[in-house]
Amino acid sequence: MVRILRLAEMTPQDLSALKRRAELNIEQALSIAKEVIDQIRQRGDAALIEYVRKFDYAGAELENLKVSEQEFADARESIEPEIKSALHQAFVNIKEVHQRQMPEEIQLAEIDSGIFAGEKVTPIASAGLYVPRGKGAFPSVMLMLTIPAKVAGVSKIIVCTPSDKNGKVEPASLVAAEMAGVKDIYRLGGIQAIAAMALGTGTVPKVDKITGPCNVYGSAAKRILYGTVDVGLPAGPSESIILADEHTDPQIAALDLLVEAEHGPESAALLVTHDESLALKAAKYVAEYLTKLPDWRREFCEKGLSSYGGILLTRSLEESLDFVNDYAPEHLEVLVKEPFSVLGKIKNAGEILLGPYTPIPVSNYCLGVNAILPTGGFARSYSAVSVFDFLKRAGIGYLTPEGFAKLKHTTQTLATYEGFAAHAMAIQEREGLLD
Ligand SMILES: NC(=O)c1ccc[n+]([C@@H]2O[C@H](COP(=O)([O-])OP(=O)(O)OC[C@H]3O[C@@H](n4cnc5c(N)ncnc54)[C@H](O)[C@@H]3O)[C@@H](O)[C@H]2O)c1
Ligand SMILES: N[C@H](CO)Cc1c[nH]c[nH+]1
Ligand SMILES: [Zn+2]
Repeated sequence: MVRILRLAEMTPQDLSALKRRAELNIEQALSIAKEVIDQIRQRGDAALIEYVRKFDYAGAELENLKVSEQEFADARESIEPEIKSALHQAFVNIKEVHQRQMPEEIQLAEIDSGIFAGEKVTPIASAGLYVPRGKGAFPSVMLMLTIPAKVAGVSKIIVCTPSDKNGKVEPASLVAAEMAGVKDIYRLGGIQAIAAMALGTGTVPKVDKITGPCNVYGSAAKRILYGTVDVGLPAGPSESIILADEHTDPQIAALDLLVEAEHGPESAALLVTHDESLALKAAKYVAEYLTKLPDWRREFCEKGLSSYGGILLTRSLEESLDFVNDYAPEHLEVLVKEPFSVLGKIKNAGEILLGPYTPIPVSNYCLGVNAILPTGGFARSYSAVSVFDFLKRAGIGYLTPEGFAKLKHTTQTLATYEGFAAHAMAIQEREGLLD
């Protein structure tokens, strides 16, 4: 039976454990990550291949870390047409959404006569994308990362994704990468993948930015390498809140609670409602639906729901909304009667899916919005992966003689006040030079 937690009766310690989820339990992974990163930093490829053999594929060789043209061809051959067309529909929607995100390359406005200010948007030169593969295949993640990077115009895009124990890279992920126009794929996973892309080795190029979801090992590596390279948003174990009221169908609430719970034992999936009758009915259906899952997925759900998730009973919709904003879930599904009426009150969530026809799996795959989202409470300040992850903005300015005349006194005054004599002099002396 899925646990039902009453918010009003929880101790501050229980509440804080619930909000912490699994993301912060990375002490042991941090010490492994430190060793692997140090070794790859010192010995490059020689250490890299040792760790690939140790953690992923015993037969790995440096020469075949990069996926070959033949493997792409084999993947194309082996994938069922139905999978290809599903990937294609997802590709089209995701591309459409991300193309609409693209800002103008140059925005320059005359904010006062003779004073032009704005910004210039430029893609980053290189990006290293991480597509996980431990507890599932993730061609959808391949699309969610490669498409925004491509649309943004990144010229050097590489992908790391772990192989299986026989060295095989997941074929649908290769087809997805090819669809997006990305061919530089390395069969590398976990810490060693993140370290290789951050530091560069003879075989794997160093990139300007790494992004992509991963388990606790990859997350530990990113934490250590923060400062060496831009490691993107914190995207760890999947998590969700299903927000429900007395009008929600308990079967739909139960089904959707299990969606993100099945990702792994660290996943945090919560059904938050103020309606006790709904909570009890949903709990009954959760037990029923759990029996329909394969054993390993059921075990993930049971573990996560009893440690990081479950059903949370509040005293009102307002209290539920306060909890949602405090928790800042990765995925939020709003199943209350009037979902648009609460939209304005939701401040912190990686994505907000409205109504019973917009379940999380559709957005995970093909709605078009990006499903790579901040976890661990970071939806408070981070956003979903988008083209903006791969773009940077430089301020641009231009002054006419009139504009300069308007600003010179203010500039000199502030420069003098701050004690920057050269700053003030560059303005003062310029006057005689510019006629
Ligand atoms: N936030 C998001 O947007 C989002 C999206 C998709 C998936 N996810 C999450 O990403 C995670 C993916 O994790 P995963 O495990 O499926 O794939 P993964 O690719 O992150 O992990 C596999 C790698 O872990 C490493 N590893 C495993 N055991 C190890 C050990 N004992 N020591 C050192 N390294 C070890 C291996 O090198 C392997 O390559 C899941 O938690 C999932 O919920 C998040
Ligand atoms: N729920 C994941 C993001 O947390 C995305 C995904 C891909 N496939 C299945 N789910
Ligand atoms: Zn999912």
